[in-house]
Amino acid sequence: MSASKIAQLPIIDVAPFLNDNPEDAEKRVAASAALHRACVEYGFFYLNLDAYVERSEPEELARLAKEFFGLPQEEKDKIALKNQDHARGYARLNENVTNGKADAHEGIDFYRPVENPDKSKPLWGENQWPAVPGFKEKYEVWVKKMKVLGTIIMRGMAAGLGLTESETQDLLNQVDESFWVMRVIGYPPLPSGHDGISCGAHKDYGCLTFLWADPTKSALQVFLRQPGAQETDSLGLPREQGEEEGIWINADPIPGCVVCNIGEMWEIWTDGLYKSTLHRVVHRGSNYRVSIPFFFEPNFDAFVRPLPGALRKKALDTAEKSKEGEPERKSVVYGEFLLAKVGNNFAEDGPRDRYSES
Ligand SMILES: O=C(O)CCC(=O)C(=O)O
Ligand SMILES: [Fe+2]
Repeated sequence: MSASKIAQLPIIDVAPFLNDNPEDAEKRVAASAALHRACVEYGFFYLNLDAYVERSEPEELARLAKEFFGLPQEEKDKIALKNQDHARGYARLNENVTNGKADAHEGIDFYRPVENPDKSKPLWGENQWPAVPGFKEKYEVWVKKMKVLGTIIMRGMAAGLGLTESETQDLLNQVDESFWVMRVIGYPPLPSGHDGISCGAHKDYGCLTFLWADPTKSALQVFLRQPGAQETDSLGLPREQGEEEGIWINADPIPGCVVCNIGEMWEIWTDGLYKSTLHRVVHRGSNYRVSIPFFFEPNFDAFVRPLPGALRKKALDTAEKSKEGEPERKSVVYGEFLLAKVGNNFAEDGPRDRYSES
């Protein structure tokens, strides 16, 4: 298979999902089928949000982010992770680690607020907002919109899998109090001699990631599995993808779109029919890049298990009829899975690896 098999990930318009007009029914079916194909083939796609949000909205968020990242270090450290539960707050440049290597970015993490916060418990503290005027208000509007978008896309994916209404409801019940995460990331230009890997190769561990990024090109890269593809890298970077064969492609920002990728929970729900895909950030530009990933995750107490409807679809798609009903993937309680992933960051010092294999 040639490396040029795909020039760009598919673009799926959310417009038909925003209403239930009968005249849009056909478009909804087509968009759901496109979601299914994109999840089977790439685990990554673009969502066109022009019918849902004004382009100026995330641009304003990026402006606010730059205002914060431009503050003196001691100002930024006022909302440091260690003031809270070591998960919510600001991480300095190189504080996060992926694959044992420091990530060349700084960022602020926010999580779903919890009842009865207790910062002595992992993940159970309070969010820390920058003192930049308008920051909290504008980002809270974005969180609300991304949560609604999460449900919309989950519904579309359920349709793409051919789930029954009660199976769809069962799935939606697992995300209706999403333990979401929002990250605001700043990537400074790197000194010469740096390999450019600003965020090492990883899979997202949750459900759906909606990534808005500023127009910087050639930064986000996605690993496409292609058996037989030898050329794994044109930049002379290490083979971060282990033994798999494939190619790294750029997922450059497209105006009006977010990049969406599926996390490991979707691997469980579909028993591996959908695969969460490796990605990384290689920022070699001379500008300060900002990205804002929103992670739409299952409820903290969701019991995530292979969905009967997805097993049906898998058997159909893979002609493995004989295997129907025998899931290969283990079920997890999402909150337990998450704690195992990030719980080791619940320490005063030491590396903060959010994508470690648990
Ligand atoms: O900044 C980006 O483009 C991607 C960030 C990312 O993959 C993550 O935070 O999980
Ligand atoms: Fe990621």
